[in-house]
Amino acid sequence: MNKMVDTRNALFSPYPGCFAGRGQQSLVRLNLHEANGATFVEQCGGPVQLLTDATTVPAHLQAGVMMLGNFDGFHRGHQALMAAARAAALAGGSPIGVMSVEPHPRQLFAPHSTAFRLGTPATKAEAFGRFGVEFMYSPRFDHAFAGQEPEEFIDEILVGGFKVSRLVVGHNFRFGRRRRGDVDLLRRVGRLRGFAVTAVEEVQWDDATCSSTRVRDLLMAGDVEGASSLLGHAWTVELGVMPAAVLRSGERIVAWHASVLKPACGGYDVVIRRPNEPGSLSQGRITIDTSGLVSLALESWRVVESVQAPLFADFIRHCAD
Ligand SMILES: Cc1cc2nc3c(=O)[nH]c(=O)nc-3n(C[C@H](O)[C@H](O)[C@H](O)COP(=O)(O)O)c2cc1C
Ligand SMILES: Nc1ncnc2c1ncn2[C@@H]1O[C@H](COP(=O)(O)OP(=O)(O)O)[C@@H](O)[C@H]1O
Repeated sequence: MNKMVDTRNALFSPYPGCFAGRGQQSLVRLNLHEANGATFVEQCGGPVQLLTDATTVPAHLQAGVMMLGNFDGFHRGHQALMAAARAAALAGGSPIGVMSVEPHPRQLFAPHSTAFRLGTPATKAEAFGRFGVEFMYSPRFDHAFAGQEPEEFIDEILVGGFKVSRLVVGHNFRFGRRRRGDVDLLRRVGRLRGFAVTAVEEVQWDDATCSSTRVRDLLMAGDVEGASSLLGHAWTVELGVMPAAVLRSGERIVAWHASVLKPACGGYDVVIRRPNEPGSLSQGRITIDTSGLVSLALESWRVVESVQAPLFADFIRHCAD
């Protein structure tokens, strides 16, 4: 059964605990936000409804256009899917949704890999909302989910639960047991079950395929501006500030989500803001030392101290000094 959870005060995740997603549903209120140093293709803004249970999909979110994938980082390739979904949804007057499993599949299949994620559920939801997504289906990604036959996933979740009118995927999207599901299979089943499929051609940027892996490589090299360019927006990280953890320099230690990638060591100019709200609270500098400790220096702590929710940091540039 889907329940309502206010995500605005959640630390790192709309889910209570690390991921206790099954059976919860939340509403994330999102507003327009000016990205710093980079422009979004489209900024729509709007509430994003989070669903974790496909058996109780509200009627107004059924018969929608759904994008499938993980969408870590929401880079320009992902945004091309969004553009195709919006065009189809406008033509049919349907809601736009996205399936983005949690945790990221790599966390299930390679649990000991170093932190690699670009986003958390809250930063993903914010990005989706800016681009006009109305609902985010985030089922718990476990072995039972990953091992579903493609037809079973389509019949039970996409058709039975969401009654989708159209799916939007990348041309090489694969899913289901032994990764047998692909665009051809989606189209074949779609003809029988009454949904359409849009397969988006590969999107490139600077003569190479846009991918989350490429964004990660740029961040690990400290190239924040390159990452922003590939993303089409600033890289946003969800932070927890620990008020008691003050360093001698006046900086405060910040909690960094364990699964989120740390960029190259050094200092980064950031803009600190509330999740899902326009405008900055303060300019700041995040430093990542060689031991991985993350600290934050701010122009003004006063405005930040009153914020109960976690903070979002938009990464602007790697500082030379
Ligand atoms: C709907 C759905 C989406 C999936 N998405 C991904 C994904 O984004 N990345 C990934 O590595 N595996 C994903 N998987 C899991 C793989 O398709 C596959 O099921 C998994 O690698 C297990 O493969 P095996 O049967 O060969 O062990 C997804 C599975 C399903 C059912
Ligand atoms: N460069 C791209 N061009 C077109 N579609 C893409 C691109 N990158 C990813 N996609 C599509 O976006 C969806 C989410 O992809 P995902 O696997 O989360 O991306 P990534 O590999 O970048 O982490 C999938 O349907 C995928 O096929």
